[in-house]
Amino acid sequence: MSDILLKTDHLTMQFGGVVAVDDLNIEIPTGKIVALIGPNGAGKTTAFNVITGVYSPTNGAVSFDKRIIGENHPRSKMKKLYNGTYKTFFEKQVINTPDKITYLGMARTFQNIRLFKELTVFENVLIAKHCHIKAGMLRSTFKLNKTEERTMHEESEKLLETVGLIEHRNEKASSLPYGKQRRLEIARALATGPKLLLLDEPAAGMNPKETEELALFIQEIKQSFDLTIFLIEHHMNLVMDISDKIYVLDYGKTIAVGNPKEIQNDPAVIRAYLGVEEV
Ligand SMILES: Nc1ncnc2c1ncn2[C@@H]1O[C@H](COP(=O)(O)OP(=O)(O)OP(=O)(O)O)[C@@H](O)[C@H]1O
Repeated sequence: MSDILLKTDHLTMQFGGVVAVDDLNIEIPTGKIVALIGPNGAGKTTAFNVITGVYSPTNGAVSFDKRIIGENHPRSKMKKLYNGTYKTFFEKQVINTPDKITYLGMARTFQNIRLFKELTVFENVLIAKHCHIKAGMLRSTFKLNKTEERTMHEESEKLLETVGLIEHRNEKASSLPYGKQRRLEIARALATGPKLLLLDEPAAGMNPKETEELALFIQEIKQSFDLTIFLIEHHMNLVMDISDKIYVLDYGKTIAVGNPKEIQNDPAVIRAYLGVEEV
């Protein structure tokens, strides 16, 4: 059996009266592609935001690569009163920032493309690499020497070659066709050297041909970069084609877990997610 790279335990995120993510328990095995699907407002992006440290959970924990990267438990409020055997457990509360989590090996893309549109394709990747290295230097003012700069340039070129964008190296990011801008965004995430790549609606706004190319691309980078992939997506063909495992959310709750075939035939999914009789 594969190792579990990412795990959430009773993960909950509440905004006032809205429980956006309600007791989420997921396990993402190393080397697999796992999808998170559900209707609009089901809590998918909020789940990504809690996992990547944008929000601290209202309750529950996130473990990545066998360490807890985010944890909160209402019981921790009792720690001053609690003097029993498991005192340390009640004192445990871990909060990590998104840049620290990226440094640990988790990178993500966003629903809306976030590129430096006026900079070139190459500069976009180089900056992602720089930010990543700086985050590891813990606020140091240390500057890179010439050899390190050169290595970083070479690695950025190689990355652009691998993702098929090298011929656009010197073009402005904004001049790329939409599908390639998405690809560049993924390349920026890859520049941080992740083990786990989270993709938030990577096919949003793509036509069927671009979506098909994206499906191949995701499988290719998974192999080339030895990745585990966790993605949110509304394009069902893409999800069913490439996922090993699928979680389905509705109103924050997990209503189904399984492989594509199981999910397509799950009555709760058909009812809640699609609202029709067949997928
Ligand atoms: N920062 C916030 N403050 C208050 N409510 C929020 C916040 N972020 C999300 N929500 C609410 O949480 C619920 C889940 O939203 P979320 O964006 O996670 O859903 P989603 O499944 O990603 O939807 P979509 O598929 O439309 O992107 C919604 O009711 C949303 O209005």
